[in-house]
Amino acid sequence: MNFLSENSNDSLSLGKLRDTLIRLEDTIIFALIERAQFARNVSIYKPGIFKYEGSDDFNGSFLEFFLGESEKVHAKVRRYQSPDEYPFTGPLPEPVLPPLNYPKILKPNNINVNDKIMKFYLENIIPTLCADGEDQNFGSSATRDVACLQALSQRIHYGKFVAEAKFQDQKLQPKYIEYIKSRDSEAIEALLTNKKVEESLLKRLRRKALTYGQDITESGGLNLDIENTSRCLKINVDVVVELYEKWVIPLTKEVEVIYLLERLDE
Ligand SMILES: O=C(O)C(=O)C[C@]1(C(=O)O)C=C[C@@H](O)C=C1
Repeated sequence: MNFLSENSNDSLSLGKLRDTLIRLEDTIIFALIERAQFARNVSIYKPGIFKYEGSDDFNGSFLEFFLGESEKVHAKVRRYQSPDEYPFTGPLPEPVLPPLNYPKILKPNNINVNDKIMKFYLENIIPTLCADGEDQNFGSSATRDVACLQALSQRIHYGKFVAEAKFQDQKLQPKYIEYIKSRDSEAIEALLTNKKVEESLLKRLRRKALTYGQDITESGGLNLDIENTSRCLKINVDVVVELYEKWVIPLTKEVEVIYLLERLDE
């Protein structure tokens, strides 16, 4: 979403926010396809395997090293001043560019669930997405991991904007205020849940993964028959659908609930 456009007040239309979430599905599927071409390469996730010259006091994993260094450069060009970008590491250097004037859409907050994203990505996604073993493509794998993690983080933290849009719905606001005041997270979650949207999303995601995962030739039609196609796909379609069902949607809702619980704070 372009937060700096003239019509940034439109940014809070729920329809437009959902369009952004739909676009991010493509980003996430392509990032996963990129990572899936390399083996699991567990060495990049374990501390103490590599030495980092000039950073002798660093004793994390190769992925943590790579992510930290990438985020330092990105912080310098003010990536994390954008209201939809959240870093995994810190402390980070100050930007070398002057600040941009972003409209204040969200209530100021420090919500950052990247630790949870990192955990499910490493424990539940990588083992099912990639073939077992090591193929020495450590840098390539870590580069793809960073792309996957950043896309997932952006998608899940979009929950803040979705929550703000829902809170601003005048018909629903009194209910939200009542539940926020009584600290009733379950009632807030039930109020913001839209099962139909979730079901359509999962169906669309399966079709997208099936389509983007095929080798498209100059002739011949696309095959949307999962039974016959899944063996030669670049990605396991079930892994993509499960990723959303078990992790992305629940964590987006968690961000929405935490944001709303803080929504009335001074
Ligand atoms: O689109 C919404 O209304 C959202 O809150 C986003 C989202 C999602 O993560 O995709 C989460 C909760 C809703 O039940 C439906 C979808």
